[in-house]
Amino acid sequence: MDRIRIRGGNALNGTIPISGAKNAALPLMIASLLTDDTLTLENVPHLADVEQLIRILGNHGVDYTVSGKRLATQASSGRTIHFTARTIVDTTAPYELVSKMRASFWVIGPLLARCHKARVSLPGGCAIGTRPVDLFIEGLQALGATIDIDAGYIVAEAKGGLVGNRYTFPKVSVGATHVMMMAASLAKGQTVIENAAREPEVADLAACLNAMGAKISGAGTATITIDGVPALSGARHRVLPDRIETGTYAMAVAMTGGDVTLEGTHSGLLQTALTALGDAGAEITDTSGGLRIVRNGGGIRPVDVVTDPFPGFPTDLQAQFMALMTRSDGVSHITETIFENRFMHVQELARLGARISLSGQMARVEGVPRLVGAPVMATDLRASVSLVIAGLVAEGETLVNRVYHLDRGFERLEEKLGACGAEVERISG
Ligand SMILES: CC(=O)N[C@H]1[C@@H](OP(=O)(O)OP(=O)(O)OC[C@H]2O[C@@H](n3ccc(=O)[nH]c3=O)[C@H](O)[C@@H]2O)O[C@H](CO)[C@@H](O)[C@@H]1O
Ligand SMILES: C=C(OP(=O)(O)O)C(=O)O
Repeated sequence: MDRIRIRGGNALNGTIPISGAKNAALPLMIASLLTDDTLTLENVPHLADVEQLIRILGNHGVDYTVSGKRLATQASSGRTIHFTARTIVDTTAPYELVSKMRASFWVIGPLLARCHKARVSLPGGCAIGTRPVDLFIEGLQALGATIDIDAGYIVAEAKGGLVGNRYTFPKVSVGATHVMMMAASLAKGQTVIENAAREPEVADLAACLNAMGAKISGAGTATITIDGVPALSGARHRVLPDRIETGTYAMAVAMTGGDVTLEGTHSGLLQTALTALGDAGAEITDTSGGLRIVRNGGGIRPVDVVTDPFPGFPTDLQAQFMALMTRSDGVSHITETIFENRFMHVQELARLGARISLSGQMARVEGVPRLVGAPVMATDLRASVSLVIAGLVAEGETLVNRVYHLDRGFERLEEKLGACGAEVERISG
């Protein structure tokens, strides 16, 4: 099992190319199930989750070819992948595949819309909460699907096809919003989704679906209207930049000090998190080359944050921000409102000398003058990278175990940080 070794103490200076967003690439790839034509996606990141989804889609009959070559320093040259689902050969998504990745459950939307039936295993993924699928079930039922649960599978059917309807989510869900948009695109008549997720990845999926011939308006707001069409065609779409990768490296620079330009991204994707980072002492500016993060001298100020659906502070940056706050000049409070078990990094940060106490969904972080390197364990994707951020300033050596979590969502992390002066290396095996 690979590990990451970090020797802390170096400031970060230089340029980091930001990859295409994992959380946009996954639903976009799934949208290829909606058409028998070719969907070409540009700027697809090279990540374990993307490779896993390629296998899952292959099981349903999606062929793919890869073109385009990445240059080490160019974010703009991510992979271009052509996905073609000429025929759907299997409407079952088996446990062995779906249990490895939560987002793979989302195939239920396109399969139901195109084939009028789907049998999809209940999902797995990061153990950050119970993560039920009740909203998917309710939403698809509102479009006329009948849904049963059988031996760990959701069995969905829509004889005669899905029919548009008005549906209000009782709670904001990114995945359920993606699924409803894809399903309703091929439903008969109009669907209106209220209390929809407003994440940029939702708007990116809608833009791609519209390029495929869908009629979606309002994506990126809480009300999305979808006028169903009989069929979708192929399209070419570029995956938007990864705002979580952006925020992660921005926090790393705020932690170590230095001057780094995050190439190919911009502040509009994560305003709330950048405001918090600015309050903590980083200078953030949009430049023609990307987003520039500077912290030269001065301490890290304590800042309280509460995670919330977009445009709030993203839960996917909570662990990284906590790592930053471990070195602040005071006490900060970090409240997690999205996932009930997303504090697994607390115990690991403590190994490095962090002082954090938990009370329900709130962490109290008392900044300490120094962290000291130690062996730590990655428990989930974003928790893993919070340990890397802490390791960048810890004295001596930090060894992060179980980096397969990290490989789900961070492309060439050691290379990107290394190019800016960090001492980070992967130990294989
Ligand atoms: C691949 C991807 O894009 N993953 C992101 C997506 O996950 P994902 O789409 O799984 O997250 P959701 O937005 O659905 O989850 C938000 C909350 O709703 C709850 N819920 C969700 C569905 C449901 O049927 N019932 C229910 O109760 C969840 O348990 C959670 O408490 O959005 C999360 C919230 O921004 C991010 O942390 C993940 O990185
Ligand atoms: C939680 C995440 O992903 P997933 O929803 O795929 O588990 C994440 O990207 O931080």
